[in-house]
Amino acid sequence: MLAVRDLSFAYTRGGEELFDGLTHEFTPGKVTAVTGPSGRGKSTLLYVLGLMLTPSRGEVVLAGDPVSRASDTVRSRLRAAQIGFVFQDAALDASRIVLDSVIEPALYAGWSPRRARSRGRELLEQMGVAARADHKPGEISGGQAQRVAVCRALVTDPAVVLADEPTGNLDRGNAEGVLAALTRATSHGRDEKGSGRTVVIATHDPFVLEHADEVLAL
Ligand SMILES: Nc1ncnc2c1ncn2[C@@H]1O[C@H](COP(=O)(O)OP(=O)(O)OP(=O)(O)O)[C@@H](O)[C@H]1O
Repeated sequence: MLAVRDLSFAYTRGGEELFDGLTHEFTPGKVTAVTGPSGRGKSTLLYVLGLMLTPSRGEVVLAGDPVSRASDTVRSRLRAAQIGFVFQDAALDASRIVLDSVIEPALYAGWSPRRARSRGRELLEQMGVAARADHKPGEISGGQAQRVAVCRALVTDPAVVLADEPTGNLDRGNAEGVLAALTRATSHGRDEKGSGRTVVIATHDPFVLEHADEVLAL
């Protein structure tokens, strides 16, 4: 379970406060789209949920525990074990081949290279980009790069996936592919109580808003 309680965030002390004491529970097994006007803090909320930024007030609650103010080490560990992140514009490392970018979070989480590579290739296959596994990001299309970024976010089977404008700059066909992969991912680990993975997408894209299970408007 992922939730925020009484959340506010400011980039500078005394600076503009975002979120205004937001309390919200993100439903496991559902895609939640976070929307709102430019500058309202969609990307920032994802970074706070991803434990990369610390709120000025309130808390992020992950699996029942308040985690925003845990030590750097604990937050890094939680991120590696439980959170996958799709950065805006894919943000793949230009110097590495696609497969190496995809498996990096798994290696960081302590998987053996062999297991990580096998899982990475399986995901690239599912996303229709296996043929590009040994190419660098400069040699693949924008739509392929976004699919690769989704593979990277899913590689460790995290309980939570956060995606920042994952369909920005994509044509409809590629946007559909990326959204379908994120939607499919919600069913992962679903038990008899129907929980599943929590997926949160920051987006302006009307197509994503239309197809999300839930919408959180900032
Ligand atoms: N690193 C930073 N330092 C200071 N202020 C920042 C920083 N990053 C973002 N901001 C400010 O915080 C506010 C929220 O930015 P954010 O990128 O989260 O908004 P957004 O809703 O995702 O916007 P957009 O839809 O344009 O991507 C904006 O006013 C922005 O200028």
